[in-house]
Amino acid sequence: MPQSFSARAVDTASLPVIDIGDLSSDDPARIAALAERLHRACRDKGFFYVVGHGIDPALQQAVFDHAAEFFALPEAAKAALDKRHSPANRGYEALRGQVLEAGTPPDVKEGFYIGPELDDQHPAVQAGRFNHGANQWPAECPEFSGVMLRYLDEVTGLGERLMGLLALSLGLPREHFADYCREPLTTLRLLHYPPQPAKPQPGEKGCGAHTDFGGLTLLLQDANGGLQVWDANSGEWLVATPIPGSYVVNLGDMIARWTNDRYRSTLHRVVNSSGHERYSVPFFYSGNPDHLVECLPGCLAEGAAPRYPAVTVEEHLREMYQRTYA
Ligand SMILES: O=C(O)CCC(=O)C(=O)O
Ligand SMILES: [Fe+2]
Repeated sequence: MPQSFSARAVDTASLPVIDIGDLSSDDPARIAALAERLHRACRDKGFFYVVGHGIDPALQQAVFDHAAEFFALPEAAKAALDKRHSPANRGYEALRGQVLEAGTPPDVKEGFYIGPELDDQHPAVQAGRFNHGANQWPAECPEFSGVMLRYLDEVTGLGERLMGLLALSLGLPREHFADYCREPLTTLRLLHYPPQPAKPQPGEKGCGAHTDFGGLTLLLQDANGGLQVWDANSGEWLVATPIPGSYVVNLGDMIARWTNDRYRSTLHRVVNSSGHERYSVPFFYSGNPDHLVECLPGCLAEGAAPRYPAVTVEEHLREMYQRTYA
């Protein structure tokens, strides 16, 4: 993959904009048309915008505002919430704390991880299950936890609706992923990208090229842009131009495993060449930790063997976290 930072600006038609308003329609033909649109987007780049999702723009804005307020706290206040203090991987991730692209310098971003709030008595916490536990909240920002948990709830619902549509797009019943969607592992990640360094180290950028680990990713990005998507057909990086209020949705590695790469998990990266502070909020819908991810019915050609062994959601996530936070 070329290490230059250039990317081709494209009109948004190359990453389709899918209005999912029809998901609540009781007309089967409209739902089928939507499933067909999703199928085409997933077979193509596995990256698309979703609008008509019903999430309140004021809540999206509140998430950005509170994220900016948090990242503006003194370094010591943020360091006190370092995610290394949390057995559930919650809290602050320092600038240059992750290497998403092996062999390049650490990512020029800082982050904050949030998940469903579970107290110490919860059986999954007692059992030490991956990513289950309490959040670490900044005492300096009193409204922060309420806003983030409300938003987490909303995007979790959207993730589940999209999994239903994904099942339809694969010719499966809408409920096919019901077990996967039961008590799902979910992660909300607030990200702050300083402007791209004037003299970057070779390969240094906001976020190294990677595929996402989980099921679906629903990304809210601000107006600065910087997200780039790898287009294997043209061998170029495409710019995912911000569309206010929309989600950039992409398929994670689990969907590639389920579909035997019929639907791909696509490389993406961030180069914040806007000259401004950039904020983004990816939400990762990773699913039930015990769910076994294996090749789906209908995704294997006659006589072919699955490319990936079956793996549980928890096993897969543990391995991917280890790889990028080593
Ligand atoms: O900030 C972005 O636009 C993308 C972030 C991302 O790809 C990730 O956190 O996995
Ligand atoms: Fe990503």
